[in-house]
Amino acid sequence: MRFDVITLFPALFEIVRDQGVTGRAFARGLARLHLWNPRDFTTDRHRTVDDRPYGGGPGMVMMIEPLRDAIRAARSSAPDSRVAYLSPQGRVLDQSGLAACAARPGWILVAGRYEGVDERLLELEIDEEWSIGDYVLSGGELPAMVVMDAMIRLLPGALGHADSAAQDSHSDGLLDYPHYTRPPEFNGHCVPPVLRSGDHAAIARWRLLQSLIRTRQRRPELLAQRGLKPHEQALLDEYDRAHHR
Ligand SMILES: CC(C)(C)c1cccc(C(=O)NCC2(NC(=O)c3cccc4nocc34)CCCCC2)c1
Repeated sequence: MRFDVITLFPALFEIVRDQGVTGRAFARGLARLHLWNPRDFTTDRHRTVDDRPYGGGPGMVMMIEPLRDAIRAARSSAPDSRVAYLSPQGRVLDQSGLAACAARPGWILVAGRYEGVDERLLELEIDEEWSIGDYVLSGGELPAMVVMDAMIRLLPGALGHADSAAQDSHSDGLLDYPHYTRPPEFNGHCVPPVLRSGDHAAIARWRLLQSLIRTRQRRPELLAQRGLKPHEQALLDEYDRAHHR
C-alpha cells in the first residue's frame, strides 16, 4: 500500500516510518510513504502557504495553489491513489470503515493546519473527507498517522505471528480482556488463578467472558452493533445467574 502525505510538517511522520509495526512494514516494502510539503510548491520569495481569511476572523487559511500543486505531484506519482482530506467535517472512521479503505492500492492524505484549507480546494481536488473523532486538534497530521497505523496493521503479513493473534482478538469487535504478567503478586493483588492453571480451554473461556462483560458494561453500543453468538450469550447467561443479575 502506498501513502502520499501532503503536510507542512513532514518530520512528524518519521515516527510511523521508522518505529514499530508500521516502521517494519515500510522497511519490508509492505507499504511506501512519500511526503509532499506544500511549501515546496510555492512560487513567491517568502514561500507563502497561508493567508488571511475573507470575511475576517482569527487565524489563517491554507491557500489553494501550493496544496493543489502538491496534490497534483502526488497524483502523478501515485495515479491509482484516492485523495482524502483529514477533517473534523469528515466521515468518522471506525475499524470497518478503515478496513474498506485498506482494500485500495494507495491513499493521498492531506493534513490541514491553521484554521483549515480554502473550501475550493476541497471542491476541486479532494475525493473523500475523513475524521478520526470529535476533538479539537492542531493539525491533520496525527489523524493521518492514526489512519496509516490502522490500515497498515490490516495488510497481510504486516503483523508477526504474536501480533496477528492479538489482532484477531482486537478485531472481533469486543473490548480487550484484562492482561497480566509478572510478578504473580503485587501489593497483595494476585493474578487470577485460572491464568496460571495451564488449562487453555478454561483460560480462553475466562478471557472471552471478561471481554463480553467489559463490552456490555463500558460500550453496550459496540455489543449491540456486533451481536452475540449463541455460545457467547450462554457464557453471559451463566455468569449472570451465578451473580444474581
Ligand atoms: C470535531 C470538533 C471538535 C467539533 C471540531 C470542530 C471544528 C474544528 C475542529 C478542529 O479540530 N479544527 C482544527 C483542525 N482539526 C482537524 O484536522 C481534526 C480534528 C478532529 C478530528 C480529525 N480527523 O482528521 C482531522 C481532524 C486542525 C487544523 C486545521 C483545521 C482542522 C474540531
